[in-house]
Amino acid sequence: MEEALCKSTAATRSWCKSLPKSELHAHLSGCISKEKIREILRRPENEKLRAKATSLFSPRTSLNLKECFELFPIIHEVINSPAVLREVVFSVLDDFAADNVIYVELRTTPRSSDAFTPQLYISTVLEAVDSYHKEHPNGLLCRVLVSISRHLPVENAREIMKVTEAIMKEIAGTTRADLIVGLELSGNPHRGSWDDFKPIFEDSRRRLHLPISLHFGEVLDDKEANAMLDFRPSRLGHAVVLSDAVATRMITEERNIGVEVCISSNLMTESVTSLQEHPVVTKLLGSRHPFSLCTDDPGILDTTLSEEYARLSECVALSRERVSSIALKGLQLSFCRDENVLESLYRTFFRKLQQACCGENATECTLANIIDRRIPAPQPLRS
Ligand SMILES: CNc1ncnc2c1ncn2[C@@H]1O[C@H](COP(=O)(O)O)[C@@H](O)[C@H]1O
Repeated sequence: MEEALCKSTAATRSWCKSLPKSELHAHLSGCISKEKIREILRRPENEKLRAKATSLFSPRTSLNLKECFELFPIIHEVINSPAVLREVVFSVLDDFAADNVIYVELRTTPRSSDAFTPQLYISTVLEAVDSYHKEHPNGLLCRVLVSISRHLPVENAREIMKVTEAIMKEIAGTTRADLIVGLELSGNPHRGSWDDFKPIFEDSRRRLHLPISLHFGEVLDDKEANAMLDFRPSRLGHAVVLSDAVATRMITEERNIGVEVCISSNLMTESVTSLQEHPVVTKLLGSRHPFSLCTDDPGILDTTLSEEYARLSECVALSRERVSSIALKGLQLSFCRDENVLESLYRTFFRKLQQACCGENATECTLANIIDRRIPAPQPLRS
Protein backbone atom coordinates (compact mmCIF):
# COMPACT_ATOMS: atom_id res chain seq x y z
CA MET A 1 0.00 0.00 0.00
CA GLU A 2 2.93 2.34 0.74
CA GLU A 3 3.84 2.49 -2.95
CA ALA A 4 0.28 3.05 -4.05
CA LEU A 5 -0.20 5.83 -1.54
CA CYS A 6 2.84 7.89 -2.47
CA LYS A 7 5.29 8.68 0.26
CA SER A 8 5.29 12.16 1.65
CA THR A 9 8.42 14.06 2.63
CA ALA A 10 9.03 15.23 6.18
CA ALA A 11 8.76 18.88 5.05
CA THR A 12 5.31 18.36 3.50
CA ARG A 13 4.15 16.37 6.51
CA SER A 14 5.30 19.10 8.84
CA TRP A 15 3.57 21.84 6.83
CA CYS A 16 0.36 19.78 6.59
CA LYS A 17 0.49 19.27 10.35
CA SER A 18 0.69 23.01 10.95
CA LEU A 19 -2.30 23.56 8.66
CA PRO A 20 -5.59 24.00 10.59
CA LYS A 21 -7.88 21.16 9.56
CA SER A 22 -11.44 19.90 9.95
CA GLU A 23 -12.28 16.23 10.19
CA LEU A 24 -15.76 15.35 8.93
CA HIS A 25 -15.64 11.56 8.60
CA ALA A 26 -14.26 9.77 11.64
CA HIS A 27 -15.84 6.73 13.32
CA LEU A 28 -15.20 6.91 17.05
CA SER A 29 -14.29 3.23 17.50
CA GLY A 30 -11.97 3.37 14.48
CA CYS A 31 -10.18 6.45 15.82
CA ILE A 32 -8.84 5.00 19.06
CA SER A 33 -5.08 4.72 18.84
CA LYS A 34 -3.49 1.31 19.25
CA GLU A 35 -1.49 2.75 22.13
CA LYS A 36 -4.71 3.64 23.96
CA ILE A 37 -6.24 0.22 23.27
CA ARG A 38 -3.07 -1.46 24.57
CA GLU A 39 -3.25 0.67 27.71
CA ILE A 40 -6.86 -0.37 28.33
CA LEU A 41 -6.08 -4.03 27.63
CA ARG A 42 -3.27 -4.08 30.21
CA ARG A 43 -5.84 -3.59 32.98
CA PRO A 44 -6.51 -6.72 35.09
CA GLU A 45 -10.22 -6.83 34.21
CA ASN A 46 -9.30 -7.25 30.51
CA GLU A 47 -7.09 -10.29 30.86
CA LYS A 48 -9.40 -12.55 28.81
CA LEU A 49 -9.87 -9.96 26.12
CA ARG A 50 -6.12 -9.47 25.62
CA ALA A 51 -5.57 -12.67 23.62
CA LYS A 52 -8.62 -12.05 21.47
CA ALA A 53 -7.52 -8.52 20.66
CA THR A 54 -4.09 -9.41 19.25
CA SER A 55 -5.50 -9.23 15.69
CA LEU A 56 -5.93 -5.50 16.23
CA PHE A 57 -2.20 -5.05 16.38
CA SER A 58 -0.88 -7.21 13.57
CA PRO A 59 1.10 -5.11 11.07
CA ARG A 60 -0.74 -4.86 7.75
CA THR A 61 -0.34 -3.51 4.30
CA SER A 62 -3.98 -4.12 3.45
CA LEU A 63 -7.17 -4.70 5.35
CA ASN A 64 -10.13 -5.60 3.18
CA LEU A 65 -13.62 -4.58 4.22
CA LYS A 66 -14.41 -8.03 5.60
CA GLU A 67 -11.31 -7.97 7.83
CA CYS A 68 -12.07 -4.41 8.82
CA PHE A 69 -15.55 -5.37 9.96
CA GLU A 70 -14.10 -8.21 12.02
CA LEU A 71 -12.05 -5.72 14.04
CA PHE A 72 -14.87 -3.41 15.14
CA PRO A 73 -16.66 -5.95 17.39
CA ILE A 74 -13.34 -6.50 19.21
CA ILE A 75 -12.91 -2.77 19.78
CA HIS A 76 -16.51 -2.66 20.98
CA GLU A 77 -15.64 -5.28 23.59
CA VAL A 78 -12.74 -3.13 24.74
CA ILE A 79 -15.11 -0.20 25.32
CA ASN A 80 -16.94 -2.09 28.01
CA SER A 81 -18.25 0.63 30.32
CA PRO A 82 -19.39 4.27 30.25
CA ALA A 83 -16.13 5.20 32.01
CA VAL A 84 -14.03 3.61 29.24
CA LEU A 85 -16.22 5.19 26.55
CA ARG A 86 -15.65 8.59 28.14
CA GLU A 87 -11.94 7.91 28.36
CA VAL A 88 -11.65 6.95 24.68
CA VAL A 89 -13.57 10.06 23.58
CA PHE A 90 -11.01 12.16 25.49
CA SER A 91 -8.11 10.21 24.01
CA VAL A 92 -9.42 10.52 20.42
CA LEU A 93 -10.03 14.26 20.81
CA ASP A 94 -6.52 14.70 22.25
CA ASP A 95 -5.09 12.91 19.20
CA PHE A 96 -6.99 15.12 16.77
CA ALA A 97 -5.99 18.25 18.68
CA ALA A 98 -2.31 17.20 18.58
CA ASP A 99 -2.66 16.97 14.79
CA ASN A 100 -3.90 20.57 14.62
CA VAL A 101 -7.49 19.59 13.87
CA ILE A 102 -9.65 22.52 14.95
CA TYR A 103 -13.05 20.98 14.26
CA VAL A 104 -14.07 17.33 14.31
CA GLU A 105 -17.37 15.61 13.67
CA LEU A 106 -17.17 12.29 15.47
CA ARG A 107 -19.68 9.73 14.29
CA THR A 108 -20.63 6.73 16.35
CA THR A 109 -23.23 3.97 16.54
CA PRO A 110 -25.18 3.89 19.80
CA ARG A 111 -25.31 0.28 20.84
CA SER A 112 -27.08 -2.14 23.11
CA SER A 113 -24.80 -4.44 25.09
CA ASP A 114 -24.29 -5.58 28.68
CA ALA A 115 -22.77 -2.18 29.40
CA PHE A 116 -24.97 0.12 27.33
CA THR A 117 -28.39 1.02 26.13
CA PRO A 118 -28.43 3.35 23.08
CA GLN A 119 -29.64 6.07 25.46
CA LEU A 120 -26.74 5.58 27.88
CA TYR A 121 -24.28 5.35 25.00
CA ILE A 122 -25.31 8.67 23.41
CA SER A 123 -25.58 10.46 26.76
CA THR A 124 -22.09 9.29 27.72
CA VAL A 125 -20.58 10.49 24.43
CA LEU A 126 -22.29 13.88 24.77
CA GLU A 127 -21.20 14.24 28.38
CA ALA A 128 -17.62 13.38 27.45
CA VAL A 129 -17.52 15.88 24.57
CA ASP A 130 -19.08 18.58 26.74
CA SER A 131 -16.56 17.95 29.54
CA TYR A 132 -13.69 17.95 27.03
CA HIS A 133 -14.77 21.39 25.80
CA LYS A 134 -14.96 22.65 29.38
CA GLU A 135 -11.48 21.33 30.16
CA HIS A 136 -10.06 22.79 26.91
CA PRO A 137 -11.92 26.07 26.44
CA ASN A 138 -9.63 27.17 23.59
CA GLY A 139 -9.14 23.71 22.17
CA LEU A 140 -10.65 21.87 19.26
CA LEU A 141 -14.39 21.83 18.80
CA CYS A 142 -16.22 18.55 18.50
CA ARG A 143 -19.68 17.79 17.18
CA VAL A 144 -21.41 14.41 16.96
CA LEU A 145 -23.17 12.51 14.18
CA VAL A 146 -25.40 9.64 15.25
CA SER A 147 -24.62 6.59 13.10
CA ILE A 148 -26.99 3.97 11.82
CA SER A 149 -25.38 0.71 10.87
CA ARG A 150 -26.72 -0.94 7.73
CA HIS A 151 -25.51 -4.38 8.82
CA LEU A 152 -27.75 -4.26 11.91
CA PRO A 153 -31.53 -4.80 11.85
CA VAL A 154 -33.73 -1.94 10.65
CA GLU A 155 -35.54 -2.11 13.97
CA ASN A 156 -32.33 -1.09 15.68
CA ALA A 157 -32.13 2.02 13.46
CA ARG A 158 -35.69 2.94 14.38
CA GLU A 159 -34.87 2.69 18.07
CA ILE A 160 -31.72 4.82 17.70
CA MET A 161 -33.63 7.57 15.90
CA LYS A 162 -36.29 7.54 18.63
CA VAL A 163 -33.69 7.71 21.38
CA THR A 164 -31.84 10.53 19.57
CA GLU A 165 -35.04 12.54 19.33
CA ALA A 166 -35.76 12.01 23.04
CA ILE A 167 -32.23 13.03 24.03
CA MET A 168 -32.32 16.13 21.87
CA LYS A 169 -35.51 17.22 23.63
CA GLU A 170 -34.02 16.43 27.03
CA ILE A 171 -30.82 18.45 26.47
CA ALA A 172 -32.44 21.47 24.83
CA GLY A 173 -31.26 24.58 26.66
CA THR A 174 -28.16 22.91 28.16
CA THR A 175 -24.50 23.17 27.06
CA ARG A 176 -24.98 19.86 25.26
CA ALA A 177 -27.88 21.06 23.16
CA ASP A 178 -25.89 21.79 20.00
CA LEU A 179 -23.60 18.81 20.11
CA ILE A 180 -25.57 16.49 17.82
CA VAL A 181 -25.34 18.06 14.36
CA GLY A 182 -26.21 15.23 12.02
CA LEU A 183 -27.13 11.64 11.24
CA GLU A 184 -25.29 9.17 9.06
CA LEU A 185 -25.58 5.73 7.48
CA SER A 186 -22.51 3.49 7.62
CA GLY A 187 -21.76 -0.18 8.31
CA ASN A 188 -20.78 -3.12 6.13
CA PRO A 189 -21.69 -2.07 2.56
CA HIS A 190 -22.16 -5.69 1.54
CA ARG A 191 -25.04 -6.02 3.96
CA GLY A 192 -28.38 -4.29 4.43
CA SER A 193 -30.28 -2.32 1.82
CA TRP A 194 -30.70 1.44 1.47
CA ASP A 195 -34.35 0.83 0.47
CA ASP A 196 -35.02 -0.47 3.98
CA PHE A 197 -33.29 2.40 5.78
CA LYS A 198 -34.50 5.23 3.56
CA PRO A 199 -37.96 5.65 5.18
CA ILE A 200 -36.31 5.91 8.60
CA PHE A 201 -33.92 8.62 7.40
CA GLU A 202 -36.78 10.45 5.65
CA ASP A 203 -38.81 10.43 8.82
CA SER A 204 -35.85 11.54 10.96
CA ARG A 205 -34.92 14.35 8.60
CA ARG A 206 -38.48 15.66 8.93
CA ARG A 207 -38.64 15.30 12.69
CA LEU A 208 -35.10 16.21 13.79
CA HIS A 209 -34.13 18.76 11.09
CA LEU A 210 -30.62 17.36 11.00
CA PRO A 211 -28.40 17.07 7.92
CA ILE A 212 -27.57 13.54 6.78
CA SER A 213 -24.43 11.94 5.40
CA LEU A 214 -24.58 8.57 3.63
CA HIS A 215 -21.78 6.08 3.01
CA PHE A 216 -21.94 5.95 -0.75
CA GLY A 217 -20.13 3.97 -3.42
CA GLU A 218 -17.89 1.89 -1.18
CA VAL A 219 -18.83 -1.03 -3.45
CA LEU A 220 -20.18 -0.86 -6.99
CA ASP A 221 -23.99 -0.67 -7.00
CA ASP A 222 -25.51 1.80 -9.46
CA LYS A 223 -29.08 1.19 -8.39
CA GLU A 224 -28.34 1.98 -4.76
CA ALA A 225 -26.06 4.91 -5.64
CA ASN A 226 -28.77 6.52 -7.76
CA ALA A 227 -31.39 5.95 -5.05
CA MET A 228 -29.07 7.61 -2.53
CA LEU A 229 -28.57 10.62 -4.81
CA ASP A 230 -32.38 10.85 -5.26
CA PHE A 231 -32.61 11.22 -1.47
CA ARG A 232 -30.36 14.31 -1.69
CA PRO A 233 -28.23 13.82 1.41
CA SER A 234 -26.14 16.76 2.62
CA ARG A 235 -22.87 14.88 2.23
CA LEU A 236 -21.59 11.59 0.86
CA GLY A 237 -18.95 9.42 2.50
CA HIS A 238 -16.27 7.76 0.30
CA ALA A 239 -17.87 7.94 -3.21
CA VAL A 240 -14.98 5.80 -4.37
CA VAL A 241 -16.38 2.91 -6.42
CA LEU A 242 -18.71 4.59 -8.87
CA SER A 243 -19.67 3.85 -12.45
CA ASP A 244 -18.94 6.67 -14.89
CA ALA A 245 -22.67 7.39 -15.14
CA VAL A 246 -23.09 7.82 -11.37
CA ALA A 247 -19.88 9.84 -11.02
CA THR A 248 -21.01 12.15 -13.83
CA ARG A 249 -24.42 12.56 -12.24
CA MET A 250 -22.85 13.39 -8.88
CA ILE A 251 -20.49 15.95 -10.34
CA THR A 252 -22.85 17.62 -12.80
CA GLU A 253 -26.24 17.48 -11.07
CA GLU A 254 -25.38 17.31 -7.38
CA ARG A 255 -22.76 20.01 -7.08
CA ASN A 256 -23.76 20.90 -3.53
CA ILE A 257 -23.29 17.46 -2.06
CA GLY A 258 -19.82 17.50 -0.50
CA VAL A 259 -17.81 14.31 -0.57
CA GLU A 260 -15.94 13.03 2.50
CA VAL A 261 -12.80 11.61 0.89
CA CYS A 262 -10.91 8.89 2.82
CA ILE A 263 -7.84 8.08 0.75
CA SER A 264 -5.88 5.68 2.98
CA SER A 265 -9.02 3.84 3.98
CA ASN A 266 -10.02 3.31 0.34
CA LEU A 267 -6.53 2.08 -0.58
CA MET A 268 -6.22 -0.12 2.47
CA THR A 269 -9.61 -1.72 1.89
CA GLU A 270 -8.71 -2.11 -1.79
CA SER A 271 -11.60 -0.06 -3.14
CA VAL A 272 -8.98 1.47 -5.47
CA THR A 273 -5.50 0.17 -6.23
CA SER A 274 -3.61 3.46 -6.39
CA LEU A 275 -4.10 7.08 -5.47
CA GLN A 276 -3.79 8.01 -9.15
CA GLU A 277 -6.98 6.01 -9.78
CA HIS A 278 -8.86 7.49 -6.84
CA PRO A 279 -11.86 9.67 -7.82
CA VAL A 280 -10.42 12.55 -5.78
CA VAL A 281 -7.60 12.63 -8.34
CA THR A 282 -9.47 11.54 -11.47
CA LYS A 283 -12.69 13.49 -10.91
CA LEU A 284 -13.04 15.77 -7.89
CA LEU A 285 -9.92 17.93 -8.11
CA GLY A 286 -10.49 18.74 -11.78
CA SER A 287 -14.22 19.41 -11.48
CA ARG A 288 -13.88 21.53 -8.33
CA HIS A 289 -16.64 19.42 -6.76
CA PRO A 290 -16.65 20.19 -3.01
CA PHE A 291 -14.83 17.63 -0.92
CA SER A 292 -13.15 17.33 2.42
CA LEU A 293 -10.16 15.13 3.27
CA CYS A 294 -10.94 12.76 6.14
CA THR A 295 -9.40 9.78 7.95
CA ASP A 296 -12.34 7.36 8.45
CA ASP A 297 -10.64 5.06 10.99
CA PRO A 298 -7.21 6.56 11.78
CA GLY A 299 -6.60 4.24 14.76
CA ILE A 300 -7.08 1.08 12.72
CA LEU A 301 -5.39 2.48 9.62
CA ASP A 302 -2.43 4.09 11.41
CA THR A 303 -2.91 7.43 9.74
CA THR A 304 -3.57 11.05 10.71
CA LEU A 305 -5.41 13.83 8.92
CA SER A 306 -2.08 15.60 8.29
CA GLU A 307 -0.78 12.46 6.65
CA GLU A 308 -3.83 12.33 4.36
CA TYR A 309 -3.17 15.95 3.32
CA ALA A 310 0.53 15.26 2.82
CA ARG A 311 -0.08 12.19 0.66
CA LEU A 312 -2.56 13.93 -1.61
CA SER A 313 -0.56 17.10 -1.92
CA GLU A 314 2.69 15.31 -2.68
CA CYS A 315 1.27 12.69 -4.99
CA VAL A 316 -0.63 15.14 -7.16
CA ALA A 317 1.84 18.00 -6.66
CA LEU A 318 -0.76 20.42 -5.30
CA SER A 319 0.26 23.97 -4.50
CA ARG A 320 0.06 25.13 -0.90
CA GLU A 321 -2.73 27.53 -1.91
CA ARG A 322 -4.75 24.61 -3.24
CA VAL A 323 -4.10 22.52 -0.13
CA SER A 324 -5.12 25.48 2.05
CA SER A 325 -8.40 25.86 0.17
CA ILE A 326 -9.07 22.14 0.58
CA ALA A 327 -8.61 22.61 4.34
CA LEU A 328 -11.00 25.57 4.26
CA LYS A 329 -13.57 23.50 2.37
CA GLY A 330 -13.53 21.05 5.28
CA LEU A 331 -14.91 23.80 7.47
CA GLN A 332 -17.40 24.99 4.87
CA LEU A 333 -18.88 21.50 4.57
CA SER A 334 -19.36 21.16 8.33
CA PHE A 335 -22.85 20.28 9.62
CA CYS A 336 -22.56 22.88 12.38
CA ARG A 337 -25.12 25.59 11.69
CA ASP A 338 -24.55 27.86 14.67
CA GLU A 339 -23.33 31.09 13.10
CA ASN A 340 -21.46 32.25 16.21
CA VAL A 341 -19.61 28.97 16.53
CA LEU A 342 -18.78 28.98 12.83
CA GLU A 343 -17.53 32.53 12.94
CA SER A 344 -15.19 31.70 15.78
CA LEU A 345 -13.97 28.60 13.91
CA TYR A 346 -13.25 30.60 10.77
CA ARG A 347 -11.29 33.12 12.81
CA THR A 348 -9.23 30.33 14.33
CA PHE A 349 -8.76 28.82 10.89
CA PHE A 350 -7.45 32.03 9.31
CA ARG A 351 -5.22 32.83 12.29
CA LYS A 352 -3.64 29.37 12.22
CA LEU A 353 -3.36 29.40 8.43
CA GLN A 354 -1.49 32.68 8.68
CA GLN A 355 0.88 31.07 11.18
CA ALA A 356 1.31 27.95 9.03
CA CYS A 357 2.04 29.93 5.90
CA CYS A 358 3.97 32.89 7.21
CA GLY A 359 5.11 32.21 10.76
CA GLU A 360 3.92 33.88 13.96
CA ASN A 361 4.97 37.47 13.32
CA ALA A 362 4.26 37.95 9.67
CA THR A 363 2.26 41.08 9.01
CA GLU A 364 1.87 40.36 5.33
CA CYS A 365 1.40 36.98 3.78
CA THR A 366 0.46 36.53 0.18
CA LEU A 367 -0.30 32.85 0.52
CA ALA A 368 -2.84 33.20 3.30
CA ASN A 369 -4.31 36.25 1.59
CA ILE A 370 -5.11 34.29 -1.54
CA ILE A 371 -7.81 32.49 0.42
CA ASP A 372 -11.18 34.22 0.38
CA ARG A 373 -11.71 35.20 4.00
CA ARG A 374 -15.40 35.93 3.77
CA ILE A 375 -17.21 33.79 6.29
CA PRO A 376 -19.81 31.79 4.40
CA ALA A 377 -23.32 31.10 5.66
CA PRO A 378 -23.83 27.67 7.25
CA GLN A 379 -24.70 24.78 4.94
CA PRO A 380 -28.41 24.84 4.15
CA LEU A 381 -30.47 21.90 5.37
CA ARG A 382 -31.55 19.70 2.46
CA SER A 383 -35.03 18.32 2.23
C1 LIG B 1 -13.85 1.21 6.36
N1 LIG B 1 -15.00 1.91 5.99
C2 LIG B 1 -16.18 1.87 6.66
N2 LIG B 1 -17.31 1.70 5.93
C3 LIG B 1 -18.52 1.63 6.54
N3 LIG B 1 -18.69 1.73 7.86
C4 LIG B 1 -17.61 1.90 8.63
C5 LIG B 1 -16.32 2.00 8.08
N4 LIG B 1 -15.45 2.20 9.08
C6 LIG B 1 -16.19 2.23 10.23
N5 LIG B 1 -17.50 2.02 9.95
C7 LIG B 1 -18.64 1.94 10.89
O1 LIG B 1 -18.24 2.49 12.14
C8 LIG B 1 -18.39 1.51 13.19
C9 LIG B 1 -17.29 1.65 14.21
O2 LIG B 1 -17.39 2.90 14.88
P1 LIG B 1 -18.49 3.17 16.03
O3 LIG B 1 -18.56 1.94 16.89
O4 LIG B 1 -19.77 3.48 15.34
O5 LIG B 1 -17.94 4.35 16.77
C10 LIG B 1 -18.34 0.17 12.44
O6 LIG B 1 -19.00 -0.84 13.18
C11 LIG B 1 -19.03 0.50 11.14
O7 LIG B 1 -20.43 0.43 11.28
